[in-house]
Amino acid sequence: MHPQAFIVQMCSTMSAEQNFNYLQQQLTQANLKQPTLVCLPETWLCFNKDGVTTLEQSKSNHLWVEKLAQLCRQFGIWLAAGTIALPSENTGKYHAASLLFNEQGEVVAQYNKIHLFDAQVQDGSGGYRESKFTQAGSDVVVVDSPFGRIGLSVCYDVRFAGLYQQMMALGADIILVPSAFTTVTGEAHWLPLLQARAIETQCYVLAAAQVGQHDNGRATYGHSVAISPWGEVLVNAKTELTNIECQLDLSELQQVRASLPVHQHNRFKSTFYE
Ligand SMILES: O=C(O)CNC(=O)[C@H](CS)NC(=O)CCC(=O)C(=O)O
Repeated sequence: MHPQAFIVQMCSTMSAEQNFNYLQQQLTQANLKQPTLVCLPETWLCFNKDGVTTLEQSKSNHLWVEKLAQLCRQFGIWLAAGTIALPSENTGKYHAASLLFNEQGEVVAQYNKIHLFDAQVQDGSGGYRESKFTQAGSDVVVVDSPFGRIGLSVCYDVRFAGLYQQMMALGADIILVPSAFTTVTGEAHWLPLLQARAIETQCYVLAAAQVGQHDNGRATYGHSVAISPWGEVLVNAKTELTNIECQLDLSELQQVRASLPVHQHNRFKSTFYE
């Protein structure tokens, strides 16, 4: 048995309690085998209307982090907890923080979303200005796990190939892209971007997404996917409120890399190390 990924597609509400309970329910029903890497979407814990509320909540979200640690121990899972708002030191803002927990409930990595979505998308939203309350992260984060080496990213990051080239240079095997994509940009760009990242880096790409009409007034694209290092969409949750699973086979990764050695052929590689 290969290790597996369990990707939870969610339609998060403005209630953290409700969203946490939903997650707990999904894990209880799933009867997961070990080792499993559970992946959650961006803003899964609380999908608010305004940044002021999120900023206020960020001050006490460490309490949810403790509850998540408990879940990891209870179910024996690794958990890539999408994003949670956590305080940013001395900036008056919060980080869109992506935490990775091991099965002991220890936080083994924190990645803070680097690229912020300040964009005028014609989706009736009136536009997005994520940087108003979110402090951009600055560090690329890659961490070892029983599943392979995991590179962390979030949503809008997927448009910036340079980030993934850095992960590749740092030896990533699995790339995570928890998201809350808009429906308009999702239809046009979501799958091609994710597939391109998988093909270029020859990594598994696991993207847990928000889906549907949310009580904060937003609509999101869904289509959580697992993509192979060959770029094949292995499983796609489309617009269902459902979970998807896939096996993570590192020998597949080696085979793709041996047959098409772009890692060795990359003449820009040194740029990313220096
Ligand atoms: O603000 C929140 O509460 C949660 N965060 C999000 O929904 C973020 C920032 S607004 N969404 C994206 O990055 C969408 C990117 C996207 O759709 C694209 O790149 O096309």
